[in-house]
Amino acid sequence: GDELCRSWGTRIFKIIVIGDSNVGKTCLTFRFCGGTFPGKTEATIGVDFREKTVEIEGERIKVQVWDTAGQERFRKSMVEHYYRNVHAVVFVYDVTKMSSFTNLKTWIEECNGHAVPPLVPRVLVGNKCDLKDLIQVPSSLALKFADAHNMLLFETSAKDPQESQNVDAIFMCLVCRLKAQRSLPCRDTEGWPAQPQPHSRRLDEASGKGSCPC
Ligand SMILES: Nc1nc2c(ncn2[C@@H]2O[C@H](COP(=O)(O)OP(=O)(O)OP(=O)(O)O)[C@@H](O)[C@H]2O)c(=O)[nH]1
Ligand SMILES: [Mg+2]
Repeated sequence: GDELCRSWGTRIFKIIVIGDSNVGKTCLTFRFCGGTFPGKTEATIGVDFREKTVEIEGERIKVQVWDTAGQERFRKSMVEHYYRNVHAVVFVYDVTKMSSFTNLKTWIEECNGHAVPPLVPRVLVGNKCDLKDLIQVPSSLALKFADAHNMLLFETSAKDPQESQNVDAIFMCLVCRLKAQRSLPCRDTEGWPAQPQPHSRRLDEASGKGSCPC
């Protein structure tokens, strides 16, 4: 809350995870925040919050991950909350399901419809790469789409433990970009001035890929 924010000065980055139902959003956020693959998941209703505190260049940052519902009936009352004050957006599709890839267009439209500022970074994630024999979405197609929408592409698996570093990289890449991009004030502290950030870089430097370790 507000008090903790002030006393620790920990910045909070709000990252939302968006995409069709069943693509693995809950599993990916579990993998990043808890380090494991959940044995069993239910369809997400509304939103589940997970968080992880990371340290980058000596600064502690709280990454607040919003695991959203893919099913329309479980998300409609929540959509406004998803996009409010969002710092970064992760779009997920399932590499074994072409419709989850073609539907990305709709998810991007929804995001654009909520006036998410252009400076808010977006990444594309193809999940379930462990199911090698079932792949329907070729990397070349996904890459083309990502390029056209100015997003980085990650192809990974929430299930395969050997891919866990790649899952971490999705979020860490965003955190690095956000950290470099601007001095974000505490999300829920209105009027609290941004603290001077000794490591923060200028905007023009941050926009280059060079500021991102991945
Ligand atoms: N093989 C494989 N299965 C996965 C992977 N990630 C998720 N799954 C499975 O896919 C199913 C759906 O995963 P969820 O994470 O619940 O999907 P979701 O996107 O959160 O779905 P909604 O909450 O309905 O929007 C579950 O049966 C998972 O076990 C993966 O990387 N590989
Ligand atoms: Mg879910």
